[in-house]
Amino acid sequence: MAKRSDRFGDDASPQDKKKITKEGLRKALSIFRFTAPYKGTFAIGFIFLILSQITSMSVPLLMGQMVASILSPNNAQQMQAMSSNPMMQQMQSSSVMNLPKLTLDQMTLLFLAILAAQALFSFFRVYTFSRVTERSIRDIRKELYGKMISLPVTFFEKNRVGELMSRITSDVTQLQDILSVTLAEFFRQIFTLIGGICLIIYFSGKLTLFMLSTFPILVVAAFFFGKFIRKNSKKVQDELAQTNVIVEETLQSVNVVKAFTNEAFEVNRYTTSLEKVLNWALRTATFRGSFISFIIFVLFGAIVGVVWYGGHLVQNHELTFDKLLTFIIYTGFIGGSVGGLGDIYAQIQRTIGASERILEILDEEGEVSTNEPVTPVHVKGEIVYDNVAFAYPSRPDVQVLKNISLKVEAGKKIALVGYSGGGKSTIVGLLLRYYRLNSGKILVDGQDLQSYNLTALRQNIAVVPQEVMLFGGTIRENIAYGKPNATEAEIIEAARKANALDFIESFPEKFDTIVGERGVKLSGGQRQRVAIARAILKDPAILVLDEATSALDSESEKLVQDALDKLMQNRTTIIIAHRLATIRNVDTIYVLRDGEIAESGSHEVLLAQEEGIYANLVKLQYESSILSE
Ligand SMILES: Nc1ncnc2c1ncn2[C@@H]1O[C@H](COP(=O)(O)OP(=O)(O)OP(=O)(O)O)[C@@H](O)[C@H]1O
Repeated sequence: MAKRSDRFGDDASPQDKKKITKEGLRKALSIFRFTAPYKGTFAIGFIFLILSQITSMSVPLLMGQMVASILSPNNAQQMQAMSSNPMMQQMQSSSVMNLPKLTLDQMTLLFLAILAAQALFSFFRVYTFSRVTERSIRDIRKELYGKMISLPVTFFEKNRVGELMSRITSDVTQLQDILSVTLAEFFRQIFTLIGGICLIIYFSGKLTLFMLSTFPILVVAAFFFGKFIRKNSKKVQDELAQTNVIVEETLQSVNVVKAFTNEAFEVNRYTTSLEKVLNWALRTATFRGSFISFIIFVLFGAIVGVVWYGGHLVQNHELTFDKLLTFIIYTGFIGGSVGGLGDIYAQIQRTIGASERILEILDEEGEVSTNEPVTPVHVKGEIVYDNVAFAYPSRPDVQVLKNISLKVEAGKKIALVGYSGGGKSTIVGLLLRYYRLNSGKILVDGQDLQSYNLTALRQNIAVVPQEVMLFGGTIRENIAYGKPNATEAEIIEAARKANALDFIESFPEKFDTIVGERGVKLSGGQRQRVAIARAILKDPAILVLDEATSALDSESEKLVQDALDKLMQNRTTIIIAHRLATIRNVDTIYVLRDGEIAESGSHEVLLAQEEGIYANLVKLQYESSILSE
């Protein structure tokens, strides 16, 4: 059984304490390499971003200009009415940025035209950025899944499936946010900030200096709150991943939960886990809330200050009223962008966590490549284990196999028997190169197993497992899993040889019958025959039969055994045997005890050793079968 640990989540937590270093940021941002193929579209999006930004930045100017045109000399009546007002007199000689004077109606039309352009640019900005994002996200998911599926078995023993699921779902979604919204927002805000500051300096250097004096407070606040927000949000994500693990594991094994009537227990376990998420999320919310309210306070405070100071400048005729108005609107823009940048900073911090975790997987070394073609190798099937010793990487101190030496000639059959935990499955796992040997060698056709291309090697081995896993799809698809390009005739022939044709044809939809979670549930014997059909299609030189521990009814048993006999013909076969009656005819039986071969020989030879383990096991099984009859 796979021994799993919580290491994946735990691995991430020490990084919580890590500040955003230049190196960390650079590494995390390398996730943006996924946008590289779309840089052309990105550039177009960027142009639209700049255009839409220029148009929105012109709004305060236009506002000021409109106010100026309301009060301008072009409007004779108003001019008369206002000529007594010194402020207005001052305004008559100047307008915002000394733009050509337009009437109020002209100004309104210009304003509307600019707004229409702004709407158009914004649409294309959002659309082009989304094109880049959605494609990049698809590529990230594709590469992530491709990597996950090609990682060695040992990786899956360390990392829970639920957590890996949340890498490919919620962590990728987090990236989606940053690519689609945050990145564009970041540039927008920077643009607003720089453009806005340049413009207000132009209007009034004194007032700008006054306004900018509030900045250090904002920067310190952003730094302080950002640190806490990052730490807490990563914790929320980690806890959420744990919560998902519970849902996934219990729903997958819902029968076990029900058999133990542990529904309430699981609800409790889930609730406890949810509470943790809630607590961390609320802590994060406190920081985020405080940060935002603080920013708003400082922002409006700054505006009030600007109005106060600017008002004095107007009173002292150092500034015109319309310039003050434009200045104030720009100040609002700048303040908004500073606040926005704070939020973006927190977003980036969260994204760093997510991309670090994604990169962690992408940086793992896969054992096979999913996109390189493999040159097939056809082995004859001679297998030699030469002094093989092995301990699982997760438990290096427990020697599971010690000096295993055995030989199976091509086309011959051997059986591995022995007490549970003796190491039978491990021997087979090593043949499939799920793990690396500690010492000794395994040879196939006289050649070291390591020297084979892994995919080519596994193409020569078929496994009929104890628990047959069917994928949610049709029976046809499930059989064709052994040879994805199989023809219809080949599939039918494989089903026939596997004694599966009759039961398949008894379903109204025949080969199109959906099996698995959302379809027909096949019996144990039927599932095994589907697995045998898969193996027949694969047509390997080497066959591994992991015999089902649970006995089938005698009719089903006969059909399965008959199908297996056909499957085994002319193939090197290793049978992990639990029911000894089925292995009488194999060439050699190896009896394993504590990771060593304790006995070996044919059924007759081993049976003749009265005190032998095999003879004892046969006796025990015989007695229990008599008892159960
Ligand atoms: N992935 C693993 N990581 C660590 N230890 C493992 C792993 N798989 C199996 N083991 C340990 O290795 C030993 C041999 O297990 P193995 O599954 O090979 O025995 P087996 O003879 O096939 O047992 P059974 O008949 O019950 O299937 C056991 O002690 C088991 O706990």
